[in-house]
Formats: sequence, C-alpha cells, structure tokens
Amino acid sequence: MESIVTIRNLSKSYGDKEVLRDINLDVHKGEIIGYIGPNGAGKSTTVKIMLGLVGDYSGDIRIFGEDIRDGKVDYKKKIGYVPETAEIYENLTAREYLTFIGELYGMKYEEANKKAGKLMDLFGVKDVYDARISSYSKGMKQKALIISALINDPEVLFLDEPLSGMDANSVMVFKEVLAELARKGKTIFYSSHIMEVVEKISSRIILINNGEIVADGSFNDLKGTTMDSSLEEIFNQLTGFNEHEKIAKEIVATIEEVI
Ligand SMILES: Nc1ncnc2c1ncn2[C@@H]1O[C@H](COP(=O)(O)OP(=O)(O)OP(=O)(O)O)[C@@H](O)[C@H]1O
Repeated sequence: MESIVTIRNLSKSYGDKEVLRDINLDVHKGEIIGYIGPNGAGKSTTVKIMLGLVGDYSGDIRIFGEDIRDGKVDYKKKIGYVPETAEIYENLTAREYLTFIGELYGMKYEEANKKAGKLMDLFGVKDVYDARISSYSKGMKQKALIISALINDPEVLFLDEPLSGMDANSVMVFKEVLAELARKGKTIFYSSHIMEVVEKISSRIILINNGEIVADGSFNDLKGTTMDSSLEEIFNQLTGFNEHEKIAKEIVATIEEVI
C-alpha cells in the first residue's frame, strides 16, 4: 500500500516538557485515520508539525515521499486543513475568503468562485455567501472552513474537530463526504473527541496518550485487545481513566460548598 505520510521517531519538547515521544506511523492512501487522545495528549502538535506550522522537532516526516524539512512548500498544495480554532478572516464574506484561499492554491478566481458557491449551496449556506463571516453561526463558520479545506481537491485532509457546531443533518452529509473521498483514494487524518463518530468513520484508529501511541488498529482490532464494546470504553481503559463518577461528585460538592 502506498504510504502517504511516514513518521519516524518523532519527538517534540516545549522547554523541558516532552510533548511527543518517539512517534512512528505510516499513513496509507485511502485510509481514514481517527486520531484520538485525552486533552493535551499531543494530537494538534502532531498535525501542526506535519503541516510545517511547528518546527524544532526530532525525527523524520515524509509526506508524498518528501522530507518536509527540505523547506519545499509544494506538498502543501495537495493538503487540506481544518484547524481546531479558525483564524478565519471574519471581516470577509465567504465569497471573498474562499476565492482568496482558492487563489492561494493556484486556482483562477472564476473557478474558485464557481466551486465555492456550489459547495456553499450543497452545504446549505448559499444564502450567506455574500455576508460577512463574523455574522455566521458556529456551524456556518465551520462549513466555510471545511469548504476552504476542500476547494483545491486535496490528496490529504487533516481535520481537527471538524464537526463542532454542525447540526445532525450536516454531520450526516459530511461523514458521507469523508467516506466517499476515501473511496476515491484521498487520505484523511481525523482528530476528534467525539468517539461515536470516530468509531463509525475510521478505517484505523490511533490513540495517543502522554505523547505516545498506545493503540493502533481498526475498531475491531482495538475491541479485541480490551474486550470493551465502545470506543469510549476502550479510550477510558487505555488512558487509565475510570474515575468520572468520583470526580463529578467532587465537582458538585465543591459547587455546593459554602466557603
Ligand atoms: N506553543 C506551545 N508552547 C508550550 N506548550 C505547548 C505549546 N503547544 C502545545 N503545548 C503543550 O503540548 C501538549 C500537547 O498539546 P496539543 O495541543 O498537541 O494537545 P491535543 O492532544 O491536541 O489536546 P486537545 O485534545 O486538548 O486539543 C500540551 O501539554 C500543551 O500544553
């Protein structure tokens, strides 16, 4: 199977805090990787390193066979990225923003405008194409971001919590879009805390805890190793978490406390 992303011995520290420890990973064409882990586990850091947004790491990363350290930016043209928090240009309209992004990817204005307008329509937000993004609801902003990541027909998609704020119908459509893209040979790296969705869409799940990969396999493989039935339970077990009731009680007791 063709390897789209190859990560070898990736480690990263911030000061004396080791955030990623010896990550090794091969991502193959057409895979939907569910990349999960507790808050602060190192998921966004991994993705940002792959995108060239964070440097100063040790180890090697190849994307489409090229070492990303070589400073070439060509590989980025084949990548789409939905970040966890969007630095979206809120004063622009979606038409302005999406055509701008399209042109950055080397598309002609007319082509970008046509495609963006059509995608806005298909995502049910055509009526706000010419409204400022600052006036959008959370889910509408998320759709504009998703469109900006897809407009250049990328080979690889990096998605960080892409569904936040989206309603149930839109989520269904988007999940189907991801499955269809994977069938067409696109590779998807999907980072999220919504276990239900990760469980359903991923062909392979990678669980990272304290900067290390602690599980890597299909949902069925993971089920086999722990005897748990849902990804949420597997997640809790592999990250050593079984104290939710106790912690919740302490939180409520603290809220009620008269100090
Ligand atoms: N610029 C930075 N400077 C210092 N520490 C950082 C920086 N960015 C991230 N970290 C630390 O690296 C660790 C991993 O962060 P990261 O954002 O990769 O986690 P995550 O798995 O994406 O978490 P979440 O699920 O909350 O999004 C955290 O302890 C975080 O505090």
